[in-house]
Amino acid sequence: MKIKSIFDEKEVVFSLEVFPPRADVPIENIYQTLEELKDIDPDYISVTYGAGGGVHKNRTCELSSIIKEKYKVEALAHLTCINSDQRTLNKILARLKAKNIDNVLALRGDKPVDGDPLGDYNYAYQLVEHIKQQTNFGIAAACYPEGHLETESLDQDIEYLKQKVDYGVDYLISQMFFDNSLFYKFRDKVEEKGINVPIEAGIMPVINKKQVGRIIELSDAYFPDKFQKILDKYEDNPEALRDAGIAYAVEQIVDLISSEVDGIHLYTMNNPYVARRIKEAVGSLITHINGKKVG
Ligand SMILES: NC(=O)C1=CN([C@@H]2O[C@H](COP(=O)(O)OP(=O)(O)OC[C@H]3O[C@@H](n4cnc5c(N)ncnc54)[C@H](O)[C@@H]3O)[C@@H](O)[C@H]2O)C=CC1
Ligand SMILES: Nc1nc(=O)c2c([nH]1)NC[C@@H]1CN(c3ccc(C(=O)N[C@@H](CCC(=O)O)C(=O)O)cc3)CN21
Repeated sequence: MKIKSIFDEKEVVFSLEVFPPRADVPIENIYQTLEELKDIDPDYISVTYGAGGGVHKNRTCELSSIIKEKYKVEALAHLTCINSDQRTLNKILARLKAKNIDNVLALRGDKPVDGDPLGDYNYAYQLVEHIKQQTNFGIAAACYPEGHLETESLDQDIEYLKQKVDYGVDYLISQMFFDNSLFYKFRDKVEEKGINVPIEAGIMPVINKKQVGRIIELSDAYFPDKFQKILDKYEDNPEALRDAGIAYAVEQIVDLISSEVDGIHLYTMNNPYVARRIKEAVGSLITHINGKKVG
């Protein structure tokens, strides 16, 4: 099923993101996590591909297929292009198709940590164009409420976003952010530019200290004072930091759902406990909003 059709049906979509286990551990290691994530009843689960510029790419297809076939949850396979040539990408797309995957998140990808980009594809829009021309996958893409790290300005970034969407993107997933007002400003600007596809808000529950540096590295997201205070106050108490991180994410999501967000995409970091607590806290709001849609 194309994920686009879920957006057509529902006022607010709720999705989860996982990363594949490292290549040197059995794939079955993630089954317990998936079991628990399925119980949360997400609309779909996405699977990262070499997240953060890493090299563990080969299991995205396998894991997406398991999510769909074994757990009966719709799957979205991430695919990055900066580190691949066209032949490799075509092989991956063929494998995804053979595994009955219907949806791809078309990304440029982080610059590789070691080695140079291959150079066939430098931007996500080129991958979107290729997938659109050669296949029948539903296509999602990424967007950046605070502007992408490498962009000179948010306006310029949104120009590029418009170009990318026009090549055939069905819907967008946002980079993580910790200040909803930045997301709302971005949403207004994007609409002004004539970008009409749904935008899911990417929410990262920050539940351990190690994550913080990584998030800054990957996104350079703005940390509001009240968020910074939580990090400073509880950094040495894992349980307190976890609970505060969950509460912060819940507060963001409550506000987003009350502000007509098209969807919530939760970066679970493969932690089903945290995902479940968040879903328990906001599930009735989602049900309420979705119950309202007529026809
Ligand atoms: N591996 C994964 O699973 C995930 C990775 N990401 C990360 O998101 C980041 C970028 O990916 P995308 O958003 O797909 O890239 P993109 O190609 O849309 O944008 C990347 C950069 O290039 C600029 N740009 C875009 N089109 C341009 C053009 N025509 N001319 C000049 N500059 C242009 C953008 O403003 C931006 O700074 C990467 O860091 C990626 O890895 C995000 C989510 C998941
Ligand atoms: N620039 C960028 N690259 C991405 O891959 C990416 C984004 N942004 N934003 C949205 C999600 C969030 N992603 C993330 C975020 C954090 C980690 C991270 O902290 N990874 C740890 C290892 C986690 C573990 O194995 O437990 C790390 O140290 O890299 C990974 C992917 C993937 N996506």
